[in-house]
Amino acid sequence: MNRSRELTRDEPVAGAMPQTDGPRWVIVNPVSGTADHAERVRELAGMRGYRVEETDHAGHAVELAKDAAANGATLVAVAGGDGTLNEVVRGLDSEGALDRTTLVPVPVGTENLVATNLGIESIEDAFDVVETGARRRIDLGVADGEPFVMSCIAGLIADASIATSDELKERFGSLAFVVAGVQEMASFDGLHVDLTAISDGEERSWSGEAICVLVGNVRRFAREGGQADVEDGELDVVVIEQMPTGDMVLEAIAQRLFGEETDNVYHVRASELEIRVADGETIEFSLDGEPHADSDLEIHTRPFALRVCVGPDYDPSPLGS
Ligand SMILES: Nc1ncnc2c1ncn2[C@@H]1O[C@H](COP(=O)(O)OP(=O)(O)OP(=O)(O)O)[C@@H](O)[C@H]1O
Repeated sequence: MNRSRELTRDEPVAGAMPQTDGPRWVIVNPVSGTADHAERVRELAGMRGYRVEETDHAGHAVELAKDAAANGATLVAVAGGDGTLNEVVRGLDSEGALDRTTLVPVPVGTENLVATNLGIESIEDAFDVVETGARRRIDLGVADGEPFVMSCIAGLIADASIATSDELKERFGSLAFVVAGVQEMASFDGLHVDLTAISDGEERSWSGEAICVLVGNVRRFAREGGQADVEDGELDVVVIEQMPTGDMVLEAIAQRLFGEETDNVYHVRASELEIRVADGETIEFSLDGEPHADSDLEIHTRPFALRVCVGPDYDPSPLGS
């Protein structure tokens, strides 16, 4: 693990932000969410002088983002969900363009966790905050060299889009998919995990059988969930230990995630994280909801690597830090 990496606060995180007066693009995924937003996005974008590009296949937003970078776009709106935003970030990053591009997520996907956590609630909101809202620089997560904005989830519930019932959503909010994933665990053997986390130069280790490891950048998994501090150079890491299966498990996990009890749930903050599994095992993980697999996983933050527009409810220090 590279322990020499340091936070680079190379400019103020708020205040005057450079060049969004260059070309503005909006990249639209027409099939995100309920797939009924493209016309409205085109309408608002047309009124405000954006160049509109639509994806026509999975992965296309990566290519469109590269085109935006090549054409000198200084502002890119992303009309999609978290998966489309991830593709755009990958495309801009591969062109070395993150530092000269400001992003605004236009929430037309299913979950829109990044947009929601940045205080952007609707299509109209997104276009408005470009004109009137604040700009911030937020952290980017990197797992196995690939960027993630929202989260990296390893283990049983790597498929973060797992179907969740309305009842679960009502009871457990944004963590409903965790609980739904746990319902599948009767057929899951768990992973033997050796985890090393570094925070403020201090190293912490955890070893054992785990159901999953949840790593949040803009979202928090422990306690009541919600928006994480996304300007602190750190990730919010929760390991859910393997537990006996049975009806009690759902309740137990919910209580341990939301409540004060910490048995079977290990929580740590980290700027660097290494997850190793037993020889021959593979870790399945998702980055912003998109599936990946590898024999081990190295994760770190790139502090303040993303420039974003934020809504009035965005809180730079949600934990009072
Ligand atoms: N034209 C297209 N046809 C089919 N799939 C597409 C197209 N354009 C993009 N995609 C794929 O759609 C997938 C889902 O997109 P996205 O994440 O934006 O929406 P979502 O899943 O509804 O929202 P969220 O991630 O917020 O839950 C992405 O993996 C993307 O590659």
